[in-house]
Amino acid sequence: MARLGVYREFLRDFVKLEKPVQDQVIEVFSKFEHATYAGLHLEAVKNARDDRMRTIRITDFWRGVVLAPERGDLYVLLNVLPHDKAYEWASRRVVTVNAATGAIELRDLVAIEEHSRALPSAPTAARPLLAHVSDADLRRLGIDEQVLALARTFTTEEQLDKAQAFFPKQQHDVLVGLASGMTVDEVWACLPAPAVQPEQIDREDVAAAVERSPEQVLLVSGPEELMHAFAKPFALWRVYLHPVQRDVAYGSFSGPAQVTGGPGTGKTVVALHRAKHLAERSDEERSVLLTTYIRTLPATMEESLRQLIDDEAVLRRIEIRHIDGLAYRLVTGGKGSLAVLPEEDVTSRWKRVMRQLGLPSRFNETFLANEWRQVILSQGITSLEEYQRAPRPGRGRPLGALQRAQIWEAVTAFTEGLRADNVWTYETICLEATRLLQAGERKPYRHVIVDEAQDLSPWHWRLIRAAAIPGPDDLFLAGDTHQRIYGHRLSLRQLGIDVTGRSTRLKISYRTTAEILRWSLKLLGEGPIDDMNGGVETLAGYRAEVHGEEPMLNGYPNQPAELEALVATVRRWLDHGVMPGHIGVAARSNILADQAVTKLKSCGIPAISLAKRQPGEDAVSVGTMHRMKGMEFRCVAVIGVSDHLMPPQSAITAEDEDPVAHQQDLQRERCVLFVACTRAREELAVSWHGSPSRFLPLD
Ligand SMILES: Nc1ncnc2c1ncn2[C@@H]1O[C@H](COP(=O)(O)OP(=O)(O)OP(=O)(O)O)[C@@H](O)[C@H]1O
Repeated sequence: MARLGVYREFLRDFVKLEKPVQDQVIEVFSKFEHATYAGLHLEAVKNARDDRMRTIRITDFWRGVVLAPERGDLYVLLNVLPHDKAYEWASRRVVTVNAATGAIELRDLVAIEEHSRALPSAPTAARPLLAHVSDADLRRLGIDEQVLALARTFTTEEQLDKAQAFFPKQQHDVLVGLASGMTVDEVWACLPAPAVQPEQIDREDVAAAVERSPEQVLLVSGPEELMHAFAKPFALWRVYLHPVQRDVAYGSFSGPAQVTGGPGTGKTVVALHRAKHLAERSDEERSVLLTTYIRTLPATMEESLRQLIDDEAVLRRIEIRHIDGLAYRLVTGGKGSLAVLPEEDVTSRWKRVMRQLGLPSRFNETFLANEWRQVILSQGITSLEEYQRAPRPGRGRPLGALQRAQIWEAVTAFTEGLRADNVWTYETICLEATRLLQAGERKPYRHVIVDEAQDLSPWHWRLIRAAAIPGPDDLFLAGDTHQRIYGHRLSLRQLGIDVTGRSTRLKISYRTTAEILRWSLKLLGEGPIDDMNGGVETLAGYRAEVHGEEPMLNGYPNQPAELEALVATVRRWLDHGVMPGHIGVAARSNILADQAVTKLKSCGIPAISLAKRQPGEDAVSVGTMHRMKGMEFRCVAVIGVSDHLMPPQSAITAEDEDPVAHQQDLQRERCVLFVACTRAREELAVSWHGSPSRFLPLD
C-alpha cells in the first residue's frame, strides 16, 4: 500500500490555494493510501532533470507534483500548481541528499546551470563573499560541489539573496549564516542533528533520506492525519516536534527548567506538550497548572490542549489559569468575591495619600506606585528598616534615609487604606495568596508550567514557588525577555528558582519569514536584554526557515490617508485569497485600533476588535499591540507607527525624572512593537502618518 508524505514547504502554500482546489487536493490524496500506482494516474514528466518526478491530476487546471520512489512505497507530495507551471516546476527540479544532515533537499537545477553558464570568464577584482571560509569547511557544512562552485563566485549579498530561489534551502541558510559573520562552528551548531553519522549517509539513496527528513516531510499515517494537516496547516506542532523541542517537552529535570527562544520558535508548543506529558504521568486531578500573565492566552491554550489531548481524564489533570485568577481563587477559596480596584482608582488612592501626608510633588503618584511595586513588593520588603537598606535596581533617582521614611509612610498609608476599605489590588491578592500557601501544609500543584514567563513579576514568582511541591519537574518556564511588555528585570535565582543547567534555547522560528525576522530584530535596538537569571539574553543563531517578501514600510501625510491605505492593503490581501480571519491589524492605542475597525467596516471589510472576537470568527482582527501577544496571522498590518504615537509619551518616564526608568520604558516600547511585527507569518505592512517612529529601521 502506498504511503504519503507531504513536503512541509508546500503545507504553507496550501492555505494560499482557493478553497475548491484545496478540497480537491484533500479528495485526491485521501484516497492515496488505497489507490494503486496505476489507479492514481501518476504521469511522468517529459525532459525532467529528476526522473522520479511525477504529476497527478487535481482538477483540469491544477496538478500535484509528486516525488515517486525508486524503490519502496513512500511518495511525497511536493507542490500543487496550475497545469503548465506544475510540469515546468517539476522538470527543473532535482531532489538530492544533504551531505551533512542526510535529509532531502530540493534545488532548481536548471536555474543553477543557467547562472553558472552566465558567469564572466575572467575573475573580477571584488573580494568573494565567502573568501574567509575554506572549501573543506563548506563541504563539512553540507555544501555540495555544484553549489560550492557557484557560491564561490558571489561577491555581493544580493547575489546570495537571489540564489535563495534555486539553491537547496538548507545549503542557502548555511551560506547566509557564514556571509553574515557567523563562524563555521556557530553555523554547525544551528544545523539539525543528523539522524545518521555523516560517513553513513548514502547520497544516492533518496528513499532512505525521505524517511529521516521529518523536518522536510510530514509523513501522514492515514487520511485522517492528512485531513488534519491540510485543515490545520498551522497546527503541525501537534504531530511533529523538532528534536530539541521534543527533548525539552518530554525530558526529566531534577528541578525548575526553562525554555527560551525568539518569537515563533515554539515555546508555547513545548509548554503544551510538557503539560500533556506531565499530566499523562500523573494520576491526580488538577495536579498540573498551566499559567501565564497574558489575559487572552488561557482560552487559546485550552483550545490547543484539546487538540493535543483526547483523553478527558488527562485533560482534567491540567488546570489552565491566568496567574492573577489563580491568586484570586486561592484567596477566596472559590467562594465569595473580592472588590478589586481598577487601575485609575489605585492611582487616585496614591494621589490622596500624597495630599494627606503633604509629600513633595516630585514623588508623584506614578513614582510612588512604581517604588511600591518595583522595590518594596519585588523584594518582599515588610519593614522600614529593610527598606532603608534595600538596593533599588532599575530606579534611577537616588533616595536618602529621610525620603525613604516619607515613602514608607505613604506606602503604609496606602496599604492600610486598602485594608480598612476591604478593597484589593491584584498585587495584594497575590501577596495574600502566597501567605496562605506558605502558612498551609498542602501545596496545590505537583507541576507548574508558566508561559510568557518574561512578563511575570517577583510577587507572581513567589506565589508560583509556594504553589508547587519542590522537586523534580516542579516548575517549567517558557519565555523570551525580548518580548517583555509588562514585567520588569528580575533574577529568578534570587526568588528561589534556579534553572542553571536546565535551560534550552530554541532557534528556529516556525512562524515568520527570514525577511520579517531580520527587519523586526532591528526594532529591539542595541541595548542588552537580561535573561532573568542574572545574565544577558541573546538571539544568536535565531533564524526562520522560510523566505518571503520584505516588510512593506509606508508613511502618509495624515491619519485619514494612512487608514485609507490600510483598507487598500487589506483589500489586496483579500484579493490574493487570504481569509479575513487570517489578517491582523495592530495599533499602539485602543483609540486607533477602534478607528481602524470603523474604517474597515465602513469599506465593507469584515473587521472585529480582538477584545470581542469569538474563536473561529472570520473577520480581520484589530487590536492593540499588547493584545497581539500569543497570536499569529498570515498577514499583519501595524499602523500608527508615528513618532508622536510610538512610543506614546504617557508610557515613558521623563528622562530628567528618572533616566534609568526612562531607558527601561523605551526598551519596553521597542519590545511591544517587536511583538506586534513578529505576529506575521507571511506578510508585514508597517505604516505611520507624519514622521516615522524613531524605533523604525528605515534604511
Ligand atoms: N515543530 C513545529 N513544527 C511546525 N510548526 C511549529 C513547530 N513548533 C511550533 N510551530 C508553529 O510555530 C508557531 C509559533 O509557535 P509558538 O506560538 O509555540 O511559538 P512561541 O515561541 O511561543 O512564540 P511567541 O514567543 O512569539 O509567542 C505556531 O504556529 C506553531 O504551530
